[in-house]
Amino acid sequence: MDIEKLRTGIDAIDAEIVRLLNERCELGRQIGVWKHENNQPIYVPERERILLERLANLNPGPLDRESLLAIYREIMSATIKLERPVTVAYMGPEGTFSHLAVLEKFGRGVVAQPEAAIGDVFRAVESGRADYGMVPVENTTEGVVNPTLDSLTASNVKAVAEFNLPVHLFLYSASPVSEIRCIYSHPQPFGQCREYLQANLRNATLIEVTSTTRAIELAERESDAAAIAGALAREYSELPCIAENIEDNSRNITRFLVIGRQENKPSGDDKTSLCFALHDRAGALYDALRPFRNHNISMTMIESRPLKSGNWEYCFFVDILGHRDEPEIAAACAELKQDCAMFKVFGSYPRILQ
Ligand SMILES: O=C(O)C(=O)C[C@]1(C(=O)O)C=C[C@@H](O)C=C1
Repeated sequence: MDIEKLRTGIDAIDAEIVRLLNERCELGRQIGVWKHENNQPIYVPERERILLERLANLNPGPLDRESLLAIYREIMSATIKLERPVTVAYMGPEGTFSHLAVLEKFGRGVVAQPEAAIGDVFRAVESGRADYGMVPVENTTEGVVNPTLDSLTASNVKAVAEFNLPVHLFLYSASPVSEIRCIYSHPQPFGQCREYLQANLRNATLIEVTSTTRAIELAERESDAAAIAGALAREYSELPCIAENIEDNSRNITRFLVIGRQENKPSGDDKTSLCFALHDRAGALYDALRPFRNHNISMTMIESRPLKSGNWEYCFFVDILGHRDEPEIAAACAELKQDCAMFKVFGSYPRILQ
């Protein structure tokens, strides 16, 4: 085999790829001008979903599907950047899992804007200080993220996309595991590696702080301290990583919602997130869910939260398959709404490409 000849082949293809990427970018730039004139959003989740699905289906290999999708994530990110700088707020500081979710969902072409708390991410989007926000909704180990559910009910922003982030946890410390006396982290990661801590660091004191990035800062100051944080912490700290993937469940996933001010058009494979509160009576929830059954609609999530206003009154959060503009979904929602003390659709958005 002649390696020089193979590399000459790669050089020629790369030149062609760069030429085509620039041609694609020029079309994107023109789309940006059109969007500006017609007051349309830059980020179009339903178009991205249709485009990615088409590419995944026509991919003959040997390029694997995941790599193809990652490459296109960055291509579309660069296109968005050419159309107009887009800002995505997240609960900071830099290096948190929410930051990682922004980078993985939107690529490196957007401006990731750290905010102090989940409520601030909602306010940044509402006020226009950010175009979009990335907020965690639920984790496979720890369940729902209550501040997000509460903010969704109170705010008028829309759910415009969803994203699943596999959460891997790492132990960072200047000391070996046997010498660690105290560990800093956010409550969620602590909950996601209980078994590891019980087995390996039973005597260490666990100290909850506001973010995994803050945990790293504190652990840097004490020689017998450690922090539990995500992979991105490596980019922001000199502390060595002394144990990898310490999460109890290797399929530990956090589901995020992208919030924004736009309403998506159907992509053909969508989800709708909504919430409702019921007047208290026997069988109320059973009756409320009947329209979904009658219209043959699948429910992928149901959660309840106490309403702040009443005693033991609950607000239910539901995700269903389908777009709110589809006749069956619209009909089911209209029927459900009749029985509710409160009813709100957060938005319809494309399902994650499996
Ligand atoms: O089709 C558009 O609306 C574009 O802006 C182009 C493009 C792309 O690169 O393909 C970029 C951003 C959108 O989120 C969707 C698609």
